[in-house]
Formats: sequence, C-alpha cells, structure tokens
Amino acid sequence: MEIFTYMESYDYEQLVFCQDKNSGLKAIIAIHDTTLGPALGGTRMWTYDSEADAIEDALRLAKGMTYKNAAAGLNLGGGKTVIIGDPKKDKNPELFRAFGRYIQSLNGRYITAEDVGTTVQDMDLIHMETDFVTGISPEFGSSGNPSPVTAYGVYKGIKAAAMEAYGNDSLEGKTVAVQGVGNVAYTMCEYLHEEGAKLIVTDINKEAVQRAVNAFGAEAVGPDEIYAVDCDIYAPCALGATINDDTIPQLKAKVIAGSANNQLKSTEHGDIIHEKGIVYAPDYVINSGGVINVADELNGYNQHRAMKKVETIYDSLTRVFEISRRDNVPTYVAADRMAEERIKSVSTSRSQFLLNGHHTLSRR
Ligand SMILES: NC(=O)c1ccc[n+]([C@@H]2O[C@H](COP(=O)([O-])OP(=O)(O)OC[C@H]3O[C@@H](n4cnc5c(N)ncnc54)[C@H](O)[C@@H]3O)[C@@H](O)[C@H]2O)c1
Ligand SMILES: CC(C)C[C@H](N)C(=O)O
Repeated sequence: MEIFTYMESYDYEQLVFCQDKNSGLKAIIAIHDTTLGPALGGTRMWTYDSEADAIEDALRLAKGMTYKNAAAGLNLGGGKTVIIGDPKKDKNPELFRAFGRYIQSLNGRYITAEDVGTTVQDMDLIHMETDFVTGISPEFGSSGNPSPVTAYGVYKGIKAAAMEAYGNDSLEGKTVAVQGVGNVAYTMCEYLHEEGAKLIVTDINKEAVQRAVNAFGAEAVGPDEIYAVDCDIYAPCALGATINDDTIPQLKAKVIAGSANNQLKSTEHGDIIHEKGIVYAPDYVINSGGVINVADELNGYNQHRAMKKVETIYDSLTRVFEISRRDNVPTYVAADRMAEERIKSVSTSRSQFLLNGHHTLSRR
C-alpha cells in the first residue's frame, strides 16, 4: 500500500503509529479532517491479518467519522484508532495507559471513545493519562457506555425510514429482521418490541439469540437465513458489508436501517438498492447516537440534552431522503452531500477570515 497516495486520495491530515514494547501496544491513530473541530472517533481493538489491513481500517473508519460528525451537526472532525490485538487476550492496563499518553501528545487534535473491542473500563485507563477521552465511567460525570444511546438513535432512524417507505412511522405490526443482537441491537429491540413490532433475529452467538427470544418473543433464524425472511425492515446490526451482490437479490424488506458501520460492500450496492426502490438509511447518519452522546461530554455531560440531540437523527434522515428525491440520487450520496456541504461552508469561512488560528487583522 502506498500510504501517502492513499492519504492524498481522500485528503487525510495525519497518521500516527504508536508502539510500546513493555505493554505490547501497537496502535494507529488516523486523523482524517479537522475542519469542523478536533477529530473525535472511537478506538477499535481487533486481530488484523496484516499491518496494511490495520492501516486501511483506521483510515477508512476515520473518514467515516468525519462524515458522521458533520452529518450529526457536531463541531468535530473525524478520526479513529485501531489497536492491533485480540481484545479477549491482549489487553492490560499498561497498554491503555501507554495509548493514553500518545493521545495526550496530540494535544487535543484527537479525542477517543469506545468502538468494537473496547469498553468503558478501557476508557477509564486512558483517562489516567489524558483528558482527551470520552465514554468514561459516569462516576467522572461522564456518559458511560454509548451503545444504549446509539440504539435509541437507530430506533428513531428506523421510524424515519418507515415514514419514507410507508407514509407512516408507526412500527406496530411491522416485522423487523435483526442481524446481530449485541450491545446496540438488544436495546434497539426493546424499543421496537415496546412499540409492537414483530422481531426476527439472528446472531452467531446462540446465547444472544436466546436472550432476544426470551425477552421479546422473537423468532430465531440461522445467520445465512436472515436476508431472505419475510419482513418490512432489515436491520443490519453486526459487522459491515452485508449489503452485497449475494444478499441484495434475497432481500424482501422495503427498508434497510440498522446500526452497523459500513453496511454497503461498495457504493455500487447503494445504487442497486436505490434502483430497486428500497429505502436505505445511510449507516453513519442512523448510528450517530453514540458519538452525539459522548460529544456532549465536551460541554459537561447532560443526559437530557444529549438524548434530545439524538432524537434529531429522525430529522437528519428525513433531510437525507428529501435530498435523495430532490436530486434523484441514492440516499448514501445524499448523506455525503449533506455532510460535505457543512464542511465546505466552514472551510470557506475559515480560509476567508483566519490564518494559522489568528484573525488576519491581528497581523497588521
Ligand atoms: N456501540 C455503539 O455505540 C456503536 C455506535 C455506532 C456504530 N456501531 C456499530 O454497530 C454494530 C454493532 O455494535 P455493538 O456495539 O452492538 O457490537 P456487539 O459486538 O455488541 O454486537 C454485534 C453482534 O453481532 C454478532 N455477529 C457478528 N457477526 C455476525 C454474523 N455474521 N451474523 C450474525 N451476527 C453476527 C455478534 O455475535 C454480536 O452479538 C457494529 O457494526 C458497530 O460498529 C456501534
Ligand atoms: C465515538 C464513538 C462512540 C464512535 C462509535 N464507535 C461509532 O462508530 O460511531
């Protein structure tokens, strides 16, 4: 991989390699764009097949956070970290503290939080070395685990997508096929069940499936069967790229709306589902509840204010659907336009009035 060529292609600002032999830390912090503010994005811990895969994941996820934060109306840029390692075996307190010192060295250009493979306890360890971390324990006046709030935002987003597809946002009597009933999706299922939706669930973890069957009377199907079930809404809540050449022909749902990041295997798949008339809620818009919640900590966390802001995911998606209809483009393109317009408007005013952080007039 030609790293500078890759960085240039999407105009990445910075890539930081962090190594600490004592603790075994091998981390990559990618900062994509700080036009709107400091880069905020989670830390993923994962066993990558190669260093190139880890670098690519960090870069791809960091760019996703730029768009997610911009579309959510946050004054924050996009960044992400990947730690190379097995979250079940390779964690130790020194590793997260060493990582915290690297974050501190960036002096606020990057702020972290949870992502796949990391927990509130890990954030607390990072917090021993730096204040540039969110999603730490509520004892510190912080917001804690972002997953339940992400779930609330996804639930609101499913309602917005149902409104677009069915002209009514009630989910009573609607059948939702949920792929992956982990941290986010379990809470999302609680909201759906409460509203009277029928749930069909799958997971590679049998206990997770059983929990949903017991709690919500959900119907369980095998991991490969979820795409073809008779349902109104398909909610991908496991890993990415599940909307692809194999799955699209099987889908019966009129709506795709779930929490997973990077749901489209490629943009071409976003075009295909658009042509088929499926309403797709772009992933980074519908799953922005977690980042909206942790970002509120930067103002002194207020749960009521954070939840009110998370509710605006409904309006953001409604706007995306409007742009999609107005410009006759797929919804993933409409979401990108919404985010890019926001970044462009700020970068224009910055280049007009500011130079190196100082008003140009102060240089006279
Ligand atoms: N946690 C958050 O606040 C948050 C915020 C934004 C986006 N997301 C995204 O939402 C998704 C879920 O996050 P989470 O925190 O709930 O993770 P999680 O690990 O708690 O849940 C994921 C679930 O998916 C299951 N799974 C994995 N592969 C599967 C497969 N092939 N078929 C069926 N099930 C499978 C896992 O067993 C697990 O139960 C991820 O893509 C994550 O990046 C999470
Ligand atoms: C900042 C975090 C809460 C980000 C979250 N992991 C996401 O992908 O949106």
